[in-house]
Amino acid sequence: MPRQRKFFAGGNWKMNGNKKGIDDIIHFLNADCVDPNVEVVVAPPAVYLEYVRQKLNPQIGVAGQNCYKVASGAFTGDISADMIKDVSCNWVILGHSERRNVFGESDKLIGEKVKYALSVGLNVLPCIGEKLEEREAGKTEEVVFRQMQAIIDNISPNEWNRVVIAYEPVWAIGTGKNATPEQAQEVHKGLRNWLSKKVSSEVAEKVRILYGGSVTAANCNDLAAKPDIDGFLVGGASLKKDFITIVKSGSK
Ligand SMILES: O=C(CO)COP(=O)(O)O
Repeated sequence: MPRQRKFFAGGNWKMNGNKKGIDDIIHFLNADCVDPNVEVVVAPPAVYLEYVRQKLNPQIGVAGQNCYKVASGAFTGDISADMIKDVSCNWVILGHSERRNVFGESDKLIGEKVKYALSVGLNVLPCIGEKLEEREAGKTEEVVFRQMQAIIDNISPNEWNRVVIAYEPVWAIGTGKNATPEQAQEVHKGLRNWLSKKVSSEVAEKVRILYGGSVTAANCNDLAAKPDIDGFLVGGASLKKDFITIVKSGSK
């Protein structure tokens, strides 16, 4: 069956890499990750955004991993959506679980960041996901719907075509323990139903929902086969050639 939505493969490099390592990644991305059926976007650390943008095939997108909620000012250590745009990058990841849980970002702040990044014209990749204790307490939907509410409140109807959602259960990130295809499908379907009620059936049908959390070359095909999994946000495996297999899983 053809896919309803264009497959999306995101590589979140997190705080990894140096110029030499990045050159190696760019080499295999340009050689093997350009696929008409798959939208590929990589997110290098902020200091390398421009370097990567200049060397990467223009068909591959480049994302910031985070940005603040205003254009400029006294916010030492941060970058703005305007700066990401200024170095010709079109995407930004917002509300990643490491921003939420290591750096203490709130739903409210993430919502404000989504609003601002969209207002300057970036495409945004807001992330949501429950912790292990929340899943075990049966609170997965309660948590992801709460996180999503703070996001959807900040998206205008005409901006939804610049939004791709990433569901990343915290317990699956960097642990080697991925959600099973069935677990991920269940949450993605629940999110789509919820979006249909809270936003519109059109948005629910069109918006891509990515899965993230220990995606590898070994498990990507089974995950990609699920109808509501429209792609991946990949951490560790996006630094390796395994990413090629992951990209291609969307082209089957
Ligand atoms: O956080 C992630 C992507 O944003 C997932 O990380 P891993 O693929 O390393 O588990």
